[in-house]
Amino acid sequence: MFLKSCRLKREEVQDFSVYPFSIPTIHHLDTLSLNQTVTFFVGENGSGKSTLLEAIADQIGFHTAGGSRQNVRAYNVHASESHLGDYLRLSWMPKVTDGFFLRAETFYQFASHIDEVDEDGFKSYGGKSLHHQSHGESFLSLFQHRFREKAIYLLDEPEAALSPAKQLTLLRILHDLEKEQNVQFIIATHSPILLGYPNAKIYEFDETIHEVAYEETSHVQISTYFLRNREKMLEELFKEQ
Ligand SMILES: Nc1ncnc2c1ncn2[C@@H]1O[C@H](COP(=O)(O)OP(=O)(O)OP(=O)(O)O)[C@@H](O)[C@H]1O
Repeated sequence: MFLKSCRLKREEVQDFSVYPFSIPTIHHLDTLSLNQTVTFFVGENGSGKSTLLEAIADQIGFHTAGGSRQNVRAYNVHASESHLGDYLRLSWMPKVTDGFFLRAETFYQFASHIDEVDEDGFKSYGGKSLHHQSHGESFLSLFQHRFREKAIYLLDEPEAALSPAKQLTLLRILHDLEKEQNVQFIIATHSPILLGYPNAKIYEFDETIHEVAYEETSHVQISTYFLRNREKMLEELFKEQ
């Protein structure tokens, strides 16, 4: 792995009551250790996972709407401003600049940009325009053909387009890339399947950001309970007040 930690330069923050410092997890953030090849960010909607991932992407130099360093300023989707990025310090050993920031919500615009600039028959994307592949196929093409070693990948909800079977395929891709010990992933996810990747560090975002075991995540607990007790859970959920 390459990125060892990220630290919020708290001493430079003027006002913790304004966004993004007002988000509880960011408010309490100090130094986050990233000492595993695969790190997951998990937590409720709105808990700050994308905000932090985007800020890290910004500091690495990736387009904050998604892409790599080559795509910075190269395509014209509105890149969200990462106010937080300016307040993060990343510690590297060694520093890498290759990689990719996958953002499900702006992937369509990224695909259009690749259509415009492609010169090698979409070699890095399975030989076909990303627009001529289904949403899930285009994600997998990117993972299978563009992801390489000596790089850092930030993935924001990669499961958004993937069937459970294809999420398993992604686990296999992570495993194959990890074998060389020369790659790093930070992944924000809601998927109990992806979270199951072995030896990953899982950070849960609630009031603070803290490490949890796989079985302790509410994502795994709720999914497991639902699958085992579907009728009982639905009955409880739909009960008249
Ligand atoms: N530009 C903005 N101005 C003010 N608040 C914002 C802005 N963008 C996001 N927020 C708020 O910041 C909080 C964190 O959002 P973020 O997208 O990081 O959450 P998340 O954990 O990634 O959620 P999800 O799991 O739904 O993707 C949310 O409460 C959101 O409403």
